[in-house]
Amino acid sequence: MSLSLSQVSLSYPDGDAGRVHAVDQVSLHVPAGTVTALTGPSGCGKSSVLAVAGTLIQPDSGVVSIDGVDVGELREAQRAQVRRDQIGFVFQNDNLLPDLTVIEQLLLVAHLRGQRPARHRAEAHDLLDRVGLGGQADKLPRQLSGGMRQRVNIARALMGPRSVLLIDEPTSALDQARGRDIVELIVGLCHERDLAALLVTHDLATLNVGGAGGVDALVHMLDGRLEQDALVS
Ligand SMILES: Nc1ncnc2c1ncn2[C@@H]1O[C@H](COP(=O)(O)OP(=O)(O)OP(=O)(O)O)[C@@H](O)[C@H]1O
Repeated sequence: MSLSLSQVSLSYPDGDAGRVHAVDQVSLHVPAGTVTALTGPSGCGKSSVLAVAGTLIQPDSGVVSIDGVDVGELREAQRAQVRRDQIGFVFQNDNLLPDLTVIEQLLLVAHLRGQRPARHRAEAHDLLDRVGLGGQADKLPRQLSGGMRQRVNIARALMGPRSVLLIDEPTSALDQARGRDIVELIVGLCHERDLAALLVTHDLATLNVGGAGGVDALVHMLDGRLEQDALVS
């Protein structure tokens, strides 16, 4: 259970004839049960790496492997299944549905997978307990603070068996103490559940690299390239 990118490149059309090379020969290995943080200046390609790792965009070249499977070799329907069943996404904005309660936000994931939500109620409650929202299951998003909404977002991303977690700027709307708590929560969950996680952030102060509750590895990106290949042992 791991996430690997090998020599991945991605460009976008740019004007009449040009292309912008957003990701340039990036190789990155994130073993199960570890969190790698990816940082770098705005526009260096971090979100593009996440989009490729999440099979949302096909790279121009290179290989993306999830649990050892080269997802570029799969048909689109199979890739959609990998996205739905194996990858959890946490974005900067929580994207919670305003009229659903906290528990319903989580159960919706089971429903979208064609499963019976009632069967997943215990799992959803366990996850809410784990993210510190045990008493909030029947609240609506507008009744929660920003930090609590981000915790719902994280719990929702972990519904069902997951092997990869992709996280984009999870702390940008939070103060530093709450941001650190959120990173510590993500790291704890990934260690416990053997998830391979890639976390994009500008917020170095929240990462506590290699420390207790901190991320396991940190890689820096500049102009589409990693400053060194991120191979975490
Ligand atoms: N859909 C797109 N079409 C054209 N160019 C794009 C597209 N998405 C991103 N880019 C360009 O690709 C490069 C990398 O963008 P990307 O969003 O991946 O960087 P980033 O490091 O995540 O930036 P930020 O921290 O501001 O979110 C930038 O030059 C950006 O303008």
